[in-house]
Amino acid sequence: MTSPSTVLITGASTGIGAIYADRFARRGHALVLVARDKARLEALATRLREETGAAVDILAADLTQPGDLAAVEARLREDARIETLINNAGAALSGPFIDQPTDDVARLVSLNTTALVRLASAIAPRLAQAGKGAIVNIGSVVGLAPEFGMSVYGATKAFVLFLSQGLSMELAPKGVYVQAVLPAGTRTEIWERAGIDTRAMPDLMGVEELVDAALAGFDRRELVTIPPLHDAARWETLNAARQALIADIRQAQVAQRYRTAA
Ligand SMILES: NC(=O)C1=CN([C@@H]2O[C@H](COP(=O)(O)OP(=O)(O)OC[C@H]3O[C@@H](n4cnc5c(N)ncnc54)[C@H](OP(=O)(O)O)[C@@H]3O)[C@@H](O)[C@H]2O)C=CC1
Ligand SMILES: N[C@@H](C=O)C(=O)O
Repeated sequence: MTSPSTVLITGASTGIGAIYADRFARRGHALVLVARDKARLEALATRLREETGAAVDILAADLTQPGDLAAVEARLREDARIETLINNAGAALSGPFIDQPTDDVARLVSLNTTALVRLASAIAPRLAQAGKGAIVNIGSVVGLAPEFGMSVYGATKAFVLFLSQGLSMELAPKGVYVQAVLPAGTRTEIWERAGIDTRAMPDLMGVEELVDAALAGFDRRELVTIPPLHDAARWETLNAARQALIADIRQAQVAQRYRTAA
């Protein structure tokens, strides 16, 4: 009997990533946990080893630092036991764009998009070669709607969704499953870290409920999993409208509404 594959989870020291670690450990997987806070990673690893018997390795890394990111990429390229990547690490940025320091904007983009795509790029060729494996990218419903007023954060999450859809088209035929998970407001530290007061917000989803729902989509091999969306037809309608728009693009002809010449 083959030993269970290993799951590498970024942003595993708390929040959504820590629950993913708990759930995959209880499913019998070995884990590699990645985040900056080594003490929290070690505490989680110790608990999971004791509670589940899982083999848990930790890899402290700041994914906005090239050297640290390269170390995680190397682990993904070289450790053939890793068959699932949970691309979860991320942060939010509050306030209006003109008030956000440029360095903060760049750091958020670096974590939420550059690190995520580099890690996917590191593991995807090996998974495609093996003809199996999974890449789970954690997006957000905020990436669907500028109306949330989080332009940069939402743009990074739109990137995550688009990347996941594109990678799924490329990798599913090679046996590699790609999932985009789009939570809405979920009760984690992200809010406090971003300086957002949740007391005035509508109730948030519990983080365990979120991850268990995301795993229900994972088990069904769903491409886009939106745990807070109660009418799945809404997503199907949006997708169909997007595809219809593309079908209506006739790139060689200027649309009548833009024709200025008599
Ligand atoms: N909570 C919510 O409402 C929603 C969250 N999401 C997404 O879910 C994902 C997880 O967020 P959530 O659990 O809520 O947030 P948390 O802030 O609770 O956890 C974020 C995790 O990412 C890690 N992390 C943060 N910065 C870095 C970094 N520079 N390098 C490495 N790891 C880092 C943190 O660990 P450490 O500090 O130890 O490095 C922590 O483990 C994110 O991508 C987020 O955008 C999407 C929709 C809704
Ligand atoms: N992380 C939340 C916003 O800050 C979200 O994606 O809903």
